[in-house]
Amino acid sequence: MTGQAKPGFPEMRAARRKGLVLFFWAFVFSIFVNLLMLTGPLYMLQVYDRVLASRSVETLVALSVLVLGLYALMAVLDYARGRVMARVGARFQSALDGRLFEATLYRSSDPREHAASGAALRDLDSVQALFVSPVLLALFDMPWTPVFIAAIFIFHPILGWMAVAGGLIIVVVALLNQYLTGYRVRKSQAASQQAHTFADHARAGSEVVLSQGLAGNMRKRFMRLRNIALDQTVHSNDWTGSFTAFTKSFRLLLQSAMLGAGAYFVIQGELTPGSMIAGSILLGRALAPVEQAMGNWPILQRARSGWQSLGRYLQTVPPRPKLIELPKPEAHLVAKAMTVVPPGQRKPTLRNITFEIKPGQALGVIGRSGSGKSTLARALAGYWPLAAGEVRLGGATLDQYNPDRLGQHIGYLPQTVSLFQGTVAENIARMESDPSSEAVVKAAKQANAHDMIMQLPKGYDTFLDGNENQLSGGQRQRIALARALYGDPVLLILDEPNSMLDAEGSEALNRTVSGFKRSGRSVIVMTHRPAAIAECDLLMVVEKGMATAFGPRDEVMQKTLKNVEPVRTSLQGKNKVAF
Ligand SMILES: Nc1ncnc2c1ncn2[C@@H]1O[C@H](COP(=O)(O)OP(=O)(O)OP(=O)(O)O)[C@@H](O)[C@H]1O
Repeated sequence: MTGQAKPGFPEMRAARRKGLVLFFWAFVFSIFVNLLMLTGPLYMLQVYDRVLASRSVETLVALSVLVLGLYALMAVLDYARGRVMARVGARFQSALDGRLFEATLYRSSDPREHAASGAALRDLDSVQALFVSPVLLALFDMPWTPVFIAAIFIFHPILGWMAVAGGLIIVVVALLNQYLTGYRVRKSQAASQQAHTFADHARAGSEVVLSQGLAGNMRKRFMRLRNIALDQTVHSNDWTGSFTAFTKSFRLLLQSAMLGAGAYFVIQGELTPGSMIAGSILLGRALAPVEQAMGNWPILQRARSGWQSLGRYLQTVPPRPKLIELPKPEAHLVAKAMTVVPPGQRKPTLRNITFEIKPGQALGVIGRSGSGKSTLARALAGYWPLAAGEVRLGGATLDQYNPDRLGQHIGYLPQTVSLFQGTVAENIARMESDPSSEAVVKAAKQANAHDMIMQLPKGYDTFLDGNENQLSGGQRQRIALARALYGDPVLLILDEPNSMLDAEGSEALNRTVSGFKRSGRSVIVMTHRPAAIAECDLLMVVEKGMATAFGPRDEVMQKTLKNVEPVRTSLQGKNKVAF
């Protein structure tokens, strides 16, 4: 985590500071690498002006051995600074990885945010990629460009001015490149992001895509998005490629021009041959970082736009504050004037709901499709925030609990079950990596899932690969129920818990609910099926997001149901009628 830094850019800067010491060393190594760059020109100078003049083989050998050593040292330092920068990048990324993952999780409660979350993870990668790319090292080398040019001035002012003019032309070309390609890179990124999201959705819905003949149309739509991205990438690469080719040839031309001009000054007696060659090499060294930075410009652009959007993204999801650990609460739930607006929406889908459940009680919530039952379940489980009102469990409001701890106190079985990559045991144990076998089996037995799990190829150690078709709907629902029961929660929220269960599973569920009540804990069941409320003492009827009745189950049924008699008989477990 990134300490106390404010969300967004400050915490990203704090993450960057984690690599500051390493950054410093990379800078120091760069100073020596650049000083050692002078080895070549100085060698030339000595060979041409001293060795050739004196015809001394000993001097040549001594100089050559020295140069060999200096080049070896330069190679080691250059390698070292590359390694150091890779670690700067790794520190930056690992400082933000966990925080960003958590932020994407919190934002994913609004389905429209899925694409933004995927993009944020890629943005972090693109910033990290900058650290390992040669661009930053080239930027470290750039301050030496004027030093090398100054050295050329010492040889001859006209050669110096030639270098300055050449350098300026290369810089102007680099800026032009940035101006012409920046917009295309951004457009290509946005289109490729859209294509990724589209492909994710298509894969998730592959059952429908493949069985209902959508594949061809989906493919066309995907290709359209990809082609926009490709088009922009090809265009920006064309621009960058042409600028890179121009810069490279221009630099070679400039070096030859320097040599030509140098030869002229040698003839005029204003320059030694050694200085002529050394000047040309120095020019190459001076302009190499500019050329390298330009060749890798798209990396810098992606990192820059990644940094901006990542900062804005993190700003919207501040890190969760550290909260005092509250003790395990009593199973006493009080909801006062609860109003819930789904994330990303404006209109409440649940309004002014007030009720109370005491330890040992079970509440059934019934209502038509779309009346707000699942909304109530999500808000009570702490997944969707309240827009108004409050919910207290054991005297404390839900947001006073640390979210992970609250999850341990509340067992929640959502209507749509999600299981994750891991073993059945890990899934039941809420993805703990070394769960207690005893607790896992206990939860599975309570959920009437134990025997079913023993039938799986490797029992509790069967690996679920995230493929929804690996288990049947009923098997998934039972494993998810075991997960809800894991760790002895005090409150159980079950949204349509027997929608996939057979009669036997449904009866077992009622036994679980009754055992829960006996141990002084409470249960809330959202359902369409009378069998699911057989153990409920209280009943709430929800219509268009409002509670139209609440009280003892039989009283409420008597008052509100038209088909009260058939419902009463189906309470015994036969799913004959719906409410
Ligand atoms: N993620 C969401 N974003 C926006 N609106 C939503 C979202 N989920 C549900 N709604 C809306 O909230 C209202 C209540 O939906 P909810 O799922 O709570 O009903 P329900 O009673 O559980 O229905 P069902 O019995 O069909 O499961 C509906 O009008 C629905 O369109």
